[in-house]
Amino acid sequence: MVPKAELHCHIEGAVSPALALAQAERHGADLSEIVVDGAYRWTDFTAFLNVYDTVAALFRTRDDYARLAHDYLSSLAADGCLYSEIFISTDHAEQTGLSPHAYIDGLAEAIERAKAETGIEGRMIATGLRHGGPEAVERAARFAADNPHPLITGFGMAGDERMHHPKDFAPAFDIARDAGLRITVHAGELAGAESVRDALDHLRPERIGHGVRAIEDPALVERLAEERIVLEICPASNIALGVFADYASHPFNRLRDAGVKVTLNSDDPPHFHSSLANEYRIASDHFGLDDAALKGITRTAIEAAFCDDDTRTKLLGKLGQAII
Ligand SMILES: Nc1ncnc2[nH]cnc12
Ligand SMILES: [Zn+2]
Repeated sequence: MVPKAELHCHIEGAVSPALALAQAERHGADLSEIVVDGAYRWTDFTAFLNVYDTVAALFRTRDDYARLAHDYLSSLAADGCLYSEIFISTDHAEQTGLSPHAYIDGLAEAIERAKAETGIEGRMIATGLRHGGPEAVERAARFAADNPHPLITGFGMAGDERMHHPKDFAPAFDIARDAGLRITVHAGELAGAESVRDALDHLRPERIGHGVRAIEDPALVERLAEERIVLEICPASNIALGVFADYASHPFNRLRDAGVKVTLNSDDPPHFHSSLANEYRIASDHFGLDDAALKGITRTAIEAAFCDDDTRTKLLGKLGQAII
């Protein structure tokens, strides 16, 4: 089994339809419009975000999140994943009345328990929601800055990229960066190359969530390679959300061949009928990567991980020892 690593999965997006239904039953909620024949149903990105928020609203306690994250990390470890970063959203916790401290505590307990049981290392990336606007993202950044946690090592922004301009969020990212958090931001998914360029100029990330539409501008692709920006690519998500029509037109190989650092990630796996193992399979079946190349993708992810250098050295050692 090729060892794997993941830098981009939203914990609220990792809820399986079966778990969503179980939570709905506990809380007397009706999901018949959004879970159909055991699968999530949505039509476009806006509808996807609505389903995502509806499901997140069913997670209301520290233990709900501890169970969710433990299940997710255990399943990753069973698929040969050595390292996982999960995007977390204190906004989603607070919308259900859960204190952000209890939310983080539950997630941290899950990360520690999964590590003790399987060896998988986990970290959290505090995330603001772009469609919530600059003030909400700044609040999320300030919370992360004022409440340092050893397992929260990064700050990022997800949500609807078609709203607001990256420069509106520069103060939030400055707060996070000044607090020592490492920076990633979603860009180049729902919007094109200009959105990636503006995110680089105004938010100064080390990594970009998706970034795939950078392919629309060859000069930008060159810049990504030169500046060694790492792309958190989520192939199944991109196809499910219609960013590209099919894997044949997905730019994974064009970006990689241009020298851009690329990684493989599942984003919101059950929404896209995927998993990290499935993303590696897609890279093998559709992008032609052999096991050595897939191992190289894992190495890129570990090198770009928002973890301390001792952990990185340990992970690279494990990767190096793996026989594939
Ligand atoms: N693919 C995605 N793009 C932007 N925000 C998200 N939040 C969860 N999944 C997302
Ligand atoms: Zn994402």
